[in-house]
Amino acid sequence: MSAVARRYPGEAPALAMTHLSKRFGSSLVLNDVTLEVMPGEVHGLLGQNGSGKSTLIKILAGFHDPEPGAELIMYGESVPLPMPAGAARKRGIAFVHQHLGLVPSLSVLENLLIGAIASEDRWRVDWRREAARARETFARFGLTIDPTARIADLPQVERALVAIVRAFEDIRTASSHGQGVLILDEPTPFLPKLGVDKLFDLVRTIVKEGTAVIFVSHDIDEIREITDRATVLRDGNLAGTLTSRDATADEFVELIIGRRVSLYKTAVRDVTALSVAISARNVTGEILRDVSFDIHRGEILGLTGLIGSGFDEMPYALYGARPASAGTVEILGKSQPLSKMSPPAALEAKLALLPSDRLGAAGVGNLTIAENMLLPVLQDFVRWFRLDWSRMSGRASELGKQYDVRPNRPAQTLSSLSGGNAQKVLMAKWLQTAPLLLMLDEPTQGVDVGARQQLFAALDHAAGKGTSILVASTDYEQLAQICDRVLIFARGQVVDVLAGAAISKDAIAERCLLSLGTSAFSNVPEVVAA
Ligand SMILES: Nc1ncnc2c1ncn2[C@@H]1O[C@H](COP(=O)(O)OP(=O)(O)OP(=O)(O)O)[C@@H](O)[C@H]1O
Repeated sequence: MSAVARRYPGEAPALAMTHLSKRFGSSLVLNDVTLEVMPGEVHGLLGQNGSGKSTLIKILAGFHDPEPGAELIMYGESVPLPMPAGAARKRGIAFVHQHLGLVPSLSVLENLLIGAIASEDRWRVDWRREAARARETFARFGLTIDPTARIADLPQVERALVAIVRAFEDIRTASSHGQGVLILDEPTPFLPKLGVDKLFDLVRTIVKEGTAVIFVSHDIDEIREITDRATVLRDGNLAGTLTSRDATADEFVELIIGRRVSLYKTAVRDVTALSVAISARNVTGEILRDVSFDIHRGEILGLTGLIGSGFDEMPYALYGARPASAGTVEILGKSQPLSKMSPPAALEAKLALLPSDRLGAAGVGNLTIAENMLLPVLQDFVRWFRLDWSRMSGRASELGKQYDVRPNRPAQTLSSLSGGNAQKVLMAKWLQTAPLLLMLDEPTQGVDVGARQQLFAALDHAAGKGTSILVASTDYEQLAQICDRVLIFARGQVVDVLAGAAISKDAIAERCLLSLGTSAFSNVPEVVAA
């Protein structure tokens, strides 16, 4: 018997789904899956990209109909499937997706009330009373968020907290006993460690009231920290359910992938002996202030810091995608003012950028996988003034196999792929061009543990062939796995550098936290080569 079941002897599950199957055309993406979550439990949901997690959640939301035979029981009561529109909310099932679903231009309070106003025909709102009530609600969770603040002005952590509190309040509206299920679908990407801690504190408070939480994530450390048990899906099948505190990270990885994998680790090397490929000098932008550093040929350089420290502005400034008010970039010895840099000029100089916004800035959702993948090399596929689709499809299929894109169907649109698989396509798109500098913003967010190792190996391979790689990320573990050096940013400046064997997840986390009290060093010797 699991720890949770023992904690609640004789209690009915908050949610029990059985015989859950789902077919899209000829592919069976969920096959007779069972999921059981107890009241007061935080239950993880894991699986490789495309394993069926989102499909399961969309069935709970009433967005997809399951195959006949599926059963759902909540707190001992049978719930008819498919779930009609709006039924999930009434049953006390609430969702927080990665994009949080908040309206940035509205206040916290307006965002809290938006659902109620839309669904309850509320014409008159006593804003002052509602603001006082919102303050009380936040205080109950130990939060001091101003209800009149605009969402756009809040730090990312507080936005996530607002979205979670709002979802939980929806559950309390549906059931005064807090009986319900809160589904958090990858809510932590881009949050610094401190933010994740705050979010986890909130989750622990919520489950104390008896609500169950389903927590979807690719981060095994987070799953082990916050969940009681975790269910793993593999290729649409139930791979197993683990008691989180008893399972090791390796056991999780093995259940997710179906075999043992070793985590990729770039060999420790002294990159300062390599020639300098690119130099950023005195870069100043919205947050960045007078930042200078060099990237060596074939170096993998990490940029990190707490949210708002400016590290993630750098790739866009160097690429000319966001204006820099001052600074230059020196490419193979040729200097260019950043004020004149533009994406076409960057491409011409063999600089490539993979933004974090996959279906917005990075890829075109309604174009095919093949078109997205081959965009930078389309001229190679022109024959008699026309694109040779069959060769394009063949090449895209080869790349798809190499990067393990699932499903590997070049004619399918990019938007039909799961988030992680879309990222594999976009990574393949740039790596095949062997750029001088490849800049990546949060490259593995949403990418599963197996595919991550493949992408890391691909980056390492590209670096070995001379491509310099800049990775802006708050995923310290990933930086520790692949980087030769890591620059730590605070208040728009580089305040610390880690290199070689000194780089570890804990060392980066510690330096980022320490950076809060450090003043910037303007001339760190490891940053700017002598
Ligand atoms: N509307 C759809 N039409 C056709 N196939 C779909 C549709 N939605 C999902 N799929 C397919 O179903 C499978 C499961 O996808 P799902 O999005 O549930 O995976 P996931 O585990 O959430 O992945 P990720 O971790 O990348 O978000 C994938 O092969 C996906 O391509």
